[in-house]
Amino acid sequence: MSRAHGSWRPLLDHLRPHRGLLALGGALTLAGSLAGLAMPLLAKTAVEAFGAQRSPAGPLLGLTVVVLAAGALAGALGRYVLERMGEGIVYRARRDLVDRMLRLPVCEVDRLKPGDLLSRVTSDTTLLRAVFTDGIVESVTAVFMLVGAVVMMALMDGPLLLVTVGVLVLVGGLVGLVMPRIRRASVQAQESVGEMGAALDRVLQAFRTVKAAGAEQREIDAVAGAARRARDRGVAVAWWTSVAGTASWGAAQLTFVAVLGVGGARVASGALQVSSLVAFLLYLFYLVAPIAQLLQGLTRVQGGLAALSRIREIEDLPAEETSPAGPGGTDRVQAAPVGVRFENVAFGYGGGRPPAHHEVSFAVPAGGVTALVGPSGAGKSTVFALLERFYERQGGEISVDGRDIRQWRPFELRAALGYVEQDAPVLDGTLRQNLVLAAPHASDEAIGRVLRLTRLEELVARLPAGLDSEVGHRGVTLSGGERQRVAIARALLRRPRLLLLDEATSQLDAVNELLLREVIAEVSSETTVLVIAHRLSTVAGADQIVVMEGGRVRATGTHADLLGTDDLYRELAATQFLAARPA
Ligand SMILES: Nc1ncnc2c1ncn2[C@@H]1O[C@H](COP(=O)(O)OP(=O)(O)OP(=O)(O)O)[C@@H](O)[C@H]1O
Repeated sequence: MSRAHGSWRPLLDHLRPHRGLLALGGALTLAGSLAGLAMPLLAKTAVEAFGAQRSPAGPLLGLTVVVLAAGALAGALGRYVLERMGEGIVYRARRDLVDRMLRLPVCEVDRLKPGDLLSRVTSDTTLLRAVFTDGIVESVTAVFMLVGAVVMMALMDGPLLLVTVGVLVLVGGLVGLVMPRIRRASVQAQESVGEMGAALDRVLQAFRTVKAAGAEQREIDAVAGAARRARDRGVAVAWWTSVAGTASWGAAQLTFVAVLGVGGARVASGALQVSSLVAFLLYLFYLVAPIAQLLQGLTRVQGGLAALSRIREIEDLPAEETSPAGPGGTDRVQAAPVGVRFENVAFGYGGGRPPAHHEVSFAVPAGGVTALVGPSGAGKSTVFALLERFYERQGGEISVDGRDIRQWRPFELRAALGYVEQDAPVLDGTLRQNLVLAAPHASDEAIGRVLRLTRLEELVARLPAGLDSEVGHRGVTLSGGERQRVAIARALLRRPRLLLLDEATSQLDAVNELLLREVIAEVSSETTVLVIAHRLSTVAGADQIVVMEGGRVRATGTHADLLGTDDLYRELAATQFLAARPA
């Protein structure tokens, strides 16, 4: 689980930028609470006055009212300042967490579940606020109240104080025992909330499939199971909190009885005045509230520390260097196409899986179209993942434009490459927002050019609001072929020196297939195209074909060469590729 257990340092890190507000809010809250301590003093004076058969002095009453009113005002202001600080802490934690998440390397994010990540940004950061507003401040105020009450009690009567302190020590020991249990249960509760997010995300990502499979009830049960675990851990927190609360309340009542007994005897023997005993008992009552407040504050801190440990797990992951000035403009002059070379590249995804690449060697010349073909699982997409440096090769050499890939800074490398994934993700938003994702400052001419290149002009003309039409979540309003061409247009807008195109495996209709072939042919005149080809029509037009199987390169050549020399290729060609058998 987490290394933050028992460590307060991360909390202090979050607090540091807000220490001015914390000091102000803390001081105001404290002033508000301490003003309450004036009440028993007033009671003492009043009882003494009654004893002397006179009424308490008016000025004293007036002063007490003023002190209490000022205290109430200070308390309210303090609360506001602290809540404000809490919001500031949550904002900063969320911003930093999102910043870190988006800079994580792909290999890290592949391990994590999006729903769980989401719950860390939303739910865990919210718990963090409670640590500072209710947790730390309430605890510190409670400690001051406790100390204040104890000092006042010491002034009243030493022996009675001893009785009280004895009980306080007992309560302290008990709280010390219970807190780690509350922390553990809080961590588990937050983990379950994360699991719930992950389970829900799983369903929402494949909503149609879940519906079509009639699997709604099973998925509901899975999400509800995680919710149930969160509830159970929450109940455990409530149990331990109420154990501590009840025990400390009982201890306070016991002390009250003991003080009444011992104090009564001391009053009878003349060692103590009745007024002092009354004030002492009132202070004793004052102790109950801060003890409960301290308990609640410490419980909040436990929950916050649990949340913080989950936030730190992400913050501790390595971050990638991203482009300092964001994605570059796109009206930049087209840089020359680049070539790529793989030499004896070895790579495995780890986790006990067999290597995905064994001594993979091939060269892609600058310009033109090179097609990667091979059965499913042959390692074709892995070539792209290594070229984009989503993962690092483990052996051999990869060079881009004659330079070792490790000498390229990742953002520099990615700026030179255009990457179109197989399922051509289209993001929620307008068509224009999707196109300019990698090139936010693209001019209308540049957008028009890629629309023409990718044969999307007709689509744009058909859409109700043209480029500013919403494409829906994951681009549901577009067809598969349109999504693919939007993804290609997006990649081209950045004027890549090498276009990595993972062709859709889904069947495209004849028109879309023809369009795609035309697009690839035209694009290859201005950049290198490396395409993972799943259809014969794409392969037939390629300048070079690399045949992969089982993580190795089997053969390289043109369509005509390979038909004559490679059995696997001939077999793939005979089945038009789409029905390729697994590796
Ligand atoms: N992120 C990943 N984590 C673990 N293993 C992976 C990952 N991606 C791919 N693999 C495994 O690596 C091997 C090569 O996969 P790769 O995606 O490169 O094949 P492919 O030739 O592109 O297949 P397809 O044509 O079906 O997309 C496969 O055995 C696959 O299961």
